[in-house]
Amino acid sequence: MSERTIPVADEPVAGAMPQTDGQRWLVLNPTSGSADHTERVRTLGEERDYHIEETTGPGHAIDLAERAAEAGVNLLAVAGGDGTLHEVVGGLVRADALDRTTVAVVPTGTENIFAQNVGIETPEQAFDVVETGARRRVDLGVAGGEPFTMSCIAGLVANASVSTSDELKERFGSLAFLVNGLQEAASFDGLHIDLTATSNGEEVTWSGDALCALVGNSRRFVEEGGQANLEDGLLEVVVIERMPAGDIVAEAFAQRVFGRTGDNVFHTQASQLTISAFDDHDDPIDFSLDGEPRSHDDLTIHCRPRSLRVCVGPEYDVSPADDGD
Ligand SMILES: Nc1ncnc2c1ncn2[C@@H]1O[C@H](COP(=O)(O)OP(=O)(O)OP(=O)(O)O)[C@@H](O)[C@H]1O
Repeated sequence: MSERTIPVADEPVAGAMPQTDGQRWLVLNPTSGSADHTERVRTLGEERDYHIEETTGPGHAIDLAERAAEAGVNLLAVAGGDGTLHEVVGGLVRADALDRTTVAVVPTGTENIFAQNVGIETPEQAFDVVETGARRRVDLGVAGGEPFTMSCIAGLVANASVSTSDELKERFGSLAFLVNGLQEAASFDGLHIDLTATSNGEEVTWSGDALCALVGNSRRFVEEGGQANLEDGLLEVVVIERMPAGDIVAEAFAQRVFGRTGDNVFHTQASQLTISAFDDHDDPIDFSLDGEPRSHDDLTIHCRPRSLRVCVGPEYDVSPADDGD
């Protein structure tokens, strides 16, 4: 395998780094998305001299990422969706190899939210960007010791699908998934939670009955939603108070039309937070970590600032919400 020094387009912007890749590995989930990408992605990898490992089942990408780290790999491509990326990052953390590994996200999943957030649209572009694109260090969330790239969600949407029809997204913006979950809301008992967050050095708290608590690393949930600032060391934290179904639509509509956070929506940015079940008799809280189900009584979540090295596409914008558009 050849040693290549990679041009870094945005040196010396904070977060970029020159690096020698050494051997490149590709972890490929053949079942992600519509599962018709394997040949195409294999060819892209083989043409560029990648060592290719296919996953054989859930959790396998964790082991493969650990093996890659043990083999001294500095450039690890991952073909799959957000779930496969989640596993690969977990493996790198387990191997204590985050600092010496750059991850190239090859979008072949259903939603590929993290890939979109770092400006990668297609598998071909993902491989091209490894050769010629920029590399950044972006924030990583950690929930109960487990890293996440995209989001950690408790409550209603942890049970319902986070994906939503285009029409609902068009009408209600980032709260569309709640409108989508209304049928479930009727039977949903609510989340009885205490949330304590450290925001700007101050402690802020929220206690009560919530529909959901949303913690985004790469995702925002209020106003137009979309991508969060991935290099500010902060997590987006939103709690949506339990409210009657009609009010959820009204709230979502207010956000869409007025671009504001309403009375039923708590929003802050935090470097760390704790979410606990209200009293000891409550059932554990169901969470969705990058789409993977987890259950915890208490969960401490923090941001590991700029600790994940990733190849980014030309459209990557550190903080699109601050651009004024
Ligand atoms: N060979 C395999 N067979 C079955 N499941 C697998 C295999 N390899 C990985 N998996 C599992 O597939 C799950 C889904 O993968 P992933 O999230 O990457 O794709 P997706 O759901 O299509 O995309 P997205 O999460 O972006 O919507 C992961 O939880 C992973 O554990």
